[in-house]
Amino acid sequence: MQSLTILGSTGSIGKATLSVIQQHTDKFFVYALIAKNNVSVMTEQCIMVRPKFACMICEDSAKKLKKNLITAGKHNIEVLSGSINACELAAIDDVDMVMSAIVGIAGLKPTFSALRAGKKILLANKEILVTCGKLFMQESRRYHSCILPIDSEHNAIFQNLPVTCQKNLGHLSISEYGISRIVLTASGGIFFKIPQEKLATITPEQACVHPNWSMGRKISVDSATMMNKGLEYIEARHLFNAAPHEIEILLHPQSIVHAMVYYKDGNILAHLAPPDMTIPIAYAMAYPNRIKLKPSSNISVDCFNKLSFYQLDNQKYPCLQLAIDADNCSQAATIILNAANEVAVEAFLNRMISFTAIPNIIRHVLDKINLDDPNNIEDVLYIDQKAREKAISICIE
Ligand SMILES: NC(=O)C1=CN([C@@H]2O[C@H](COP(=O)(O)OP(=O)(O)OC[C@H]3O[C@@H](n4cnc5c(N)ncnc54)[C@H](OP(=O)(O)O)[C@@H]3O)[C@@H](O)[C@H]2O)C=CC1
Ligand SMILES: CC(=O)[C@@H](O)[C@H](O)COP(=O)(O)O
Ligand SMILES: [Mn+2]
Repeated sequence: MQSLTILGSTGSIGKATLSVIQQHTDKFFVYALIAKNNVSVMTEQCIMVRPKFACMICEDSAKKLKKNLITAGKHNIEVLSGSINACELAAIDDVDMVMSAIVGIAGLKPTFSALRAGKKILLANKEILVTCGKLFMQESRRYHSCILPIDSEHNAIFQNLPVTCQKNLGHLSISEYGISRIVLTASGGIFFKIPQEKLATITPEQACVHPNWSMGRKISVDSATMMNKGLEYIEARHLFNAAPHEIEILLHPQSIVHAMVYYKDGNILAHLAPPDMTIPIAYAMAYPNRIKLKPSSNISVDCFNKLSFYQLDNQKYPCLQLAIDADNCSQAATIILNAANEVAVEAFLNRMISFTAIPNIIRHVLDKINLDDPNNIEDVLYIDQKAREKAISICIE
């Protein structure tokens, strides 16, 4: 039996992880669930999977949860609060695997805590690699922690890598293992369907509906602006130790082919699966074995016939280009990009700014803040804070 801590259990990835666990209770069990303040979902999850610990970042939410669990007769689930406890539950000896599915840079500290305890990390959170990919990959080697990518495209690439590259993720040259390039597919988000001139009036409700995936609000907006693909480009650079010329992005509106790996001998290994996150999650949890999953949907022959691919014009997608430029510039720039994006997306979701203001705010913050690259997590959080302050001041102007 393998035990898990789920960071961000009440979110989209957290729920998908619990669904995989529920299908394999003979193989996996939940040790700890962690979320911020969604007491009702956390209460349901605690009743369903009976973890040893449940931790809410917000203290008031923890009190409410405790009350709910006592009412439900679940006296033996220990309820904790705060981020220090979350970090401890990610590193505790009794835990084998940690699902990193807190959204945004808030996931950084507990995930590093798990990494430094040498856990198997199921890495859904992409903002960690965007803000401190180099540090994260260095520490994974130092603490012998195994990283399994959960992001669908990166999980797909991982599945098509030579085993030696999988076992030394991010530390070998993919070129020396016969790979010429890796291809990330992009659905195209809202840009694909809505004419440029209508983008300014897009509402949060429209932006949060993804054509193929059901996801949390922040990543749904990122996908609509194509910042998601920019973050995924940076994520791939670190995870696979890939040079800029070794990564290509291809538009593929159906989200069935998640990635392709081009080998120098002419072989191209593509990965296909229905757009359902339980699939990469189950793969990563069972790795190097494979487990059975209830099919969410099938890919029909008709569906195969309708797969389409288009070259991408980066200039058309300002957020994607900003991410690539920031990555070319420095690690500090990618921290600033990420912080400004998190603030701008939140402001858009709260109807404070328009959809098309998002890239302008990020560009402005990148232009105004110039800081040295970080040497440690504290530096990363300092740069993040400075960029956040600037972005907030622009959003409330
Ligand atoms: N959804 C998807 O299909 C995919 C997601 N990812 C990545 O996975 C991560 C999670 O995404 P998703 O599940 O969609 O996000 P959701 O918004 O659905 O869930 C976010 C989770 O994080 C928790 N959380 C938010 N802020 C904090 C905080 N400060 N401290 C602790 N917990 C916090 C939330 O708790 P609460 O509910 O209590 O607020 C919730 O459990 C993101 O980084 C995303 O980019 C990657 C690929 C696909
Ligand atoms: C499920 C997943 O991995 C998302 O990151 C997805 O990739 C979003 O798709 P697009 O960003 O291509 O719209
Ligand atoms: Mn993805």
